[in-house]
Amino acid sequence: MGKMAPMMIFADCSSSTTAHHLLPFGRSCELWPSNLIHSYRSLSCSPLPLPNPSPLSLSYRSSSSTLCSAAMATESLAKVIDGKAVAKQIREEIAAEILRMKDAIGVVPGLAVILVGDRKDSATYVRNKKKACDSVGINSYEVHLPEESTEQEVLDSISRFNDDPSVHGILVQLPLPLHMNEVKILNSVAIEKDVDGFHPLNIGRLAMRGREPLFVPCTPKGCIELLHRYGIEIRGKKAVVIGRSNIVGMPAALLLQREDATVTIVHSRTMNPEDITRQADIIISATGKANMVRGSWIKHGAVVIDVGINPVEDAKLPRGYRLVGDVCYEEAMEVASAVTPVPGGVGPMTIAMLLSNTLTSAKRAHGFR
Ligand SMILES: NC(=O)C1=CN([C@@H]2O[C@H](COP(=O)(O)OP(=O)(O)OC[C@H]3O[C@@H](n4cnc5c(N)ncnc54)[C@H](OP(=O)(O)O)[C@@H]3O)[C@@H](O)[C@H]2O)C=CC1
Ligand SMILES: Nc1nc(=O)c2c([nH]1)NC[C@@H]1CN(c3ccc(C(=O)N[C@@H](CCC(=O)O)C(=O)O)cc3)C=[N+]21
Repeated sequence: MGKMAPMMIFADCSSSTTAHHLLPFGRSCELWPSNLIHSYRSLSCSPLPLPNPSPLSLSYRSSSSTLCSAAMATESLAKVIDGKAVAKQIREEIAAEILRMKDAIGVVPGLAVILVGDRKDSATYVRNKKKACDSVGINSYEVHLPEESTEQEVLDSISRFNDDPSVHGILVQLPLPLHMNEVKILNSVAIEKDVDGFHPLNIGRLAMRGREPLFVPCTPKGCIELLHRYGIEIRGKKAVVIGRSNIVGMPAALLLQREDATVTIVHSRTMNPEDITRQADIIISATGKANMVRGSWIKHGAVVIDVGINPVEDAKLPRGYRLVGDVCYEEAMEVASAVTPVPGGVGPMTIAMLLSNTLTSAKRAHGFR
């Protein structure tokens, strides 16, 4: 996160006449501070997801917005891919495995999280990770360092966790303060504890045929897991990944390729992104641009995985904003065959995959199968 091309896009997909500058995330600010919340008219095109009564069933969902004219014309056709429900099921599977390991060898997995600074969004993510660890029986350890800490202090914390046998996974919450060298810090995490999958050795192995990374980055892994659990075939399909960041877009493209999709990557310098995206059977979008992907970008029947988490202004809510994805949800529901909502799609899967990687790491460390 953090980079952004200077551009105008529409925070509201129901109208192209209300353009707003979308601002990048700040580095040391309140989340979501008012200057970072994209203006969003009350004519919202993205209703909150409805609860899905049957965890892994493919639910049909009709548009609840009466204001999005495109959505009013026809009943929504797409299935909602319920990441929240799938993540819950995965947590239950992980909890059972952790009990089995504890009973057999007396080992409980441990996850260490290092948080530097006072970004509210980071603090929320870290809190959610701790809650998720508690829910499955993973021991969690947290180090919270002040914004003005030195790089060496972060490296020292990592080093302590590298040497601690009760810690099987280490996560350095990103973004780090600007004065720190992210590359150096991420490289210092022991590869066998790199549950984020961000170490260059893990990424390198992910990119190479015939090599296996010890860990796959959680968000892309969660996207693929959703496709698998919904029985969506990847092999031979045309996939377009929008975004090429180290933590989402690039590893998502590598994973899709490993799954035998034919992959195209769209980024901020791509010409005609709309035409390229419209070729895709599977779209994974991770740009951080609210509602950028319109219905017209999506081929009829395509599957849409929306990774974006973008705060937009919503005066009706007490906190003054809500979260939307990169994809205009209601328009996507009209043309796609399946769509992930935001929130409740990829986000909960990211955390479930972190727990899964931590369990894998503990099993590997103790030779437990
Ligand atoms: N659900 C989850 O679990 C997670 C969600 N996220 C969310 O996913 C989004 C992306 O995060 P992250 O990958 O870290 O973001 P980055 O800012 O690191 O990367 C964004 C990518 O999108 C590309 N991009 C930006 N604008 C456009 C555009 N107009 N057209 C095409 N491509 C564009 C950029 O291209 P270029 O390379 O040319 O600059 C870049 O590759 C954010 O909303 C973030 O909050 C992130 C992590 C986990
Ligand atoms: N080292 C590191 N690893 C990460 O994996 C990492 C990171 N740093 N920095 C920030 C991004 C972002 N990220 C999210 C995780 C969960 C949700 C999530 O659970 N979202 C909920 C909504 C949460 C809410 O309502 O605020 C949802 O989409 O339903 C979102 C985003 C992990 N990241």
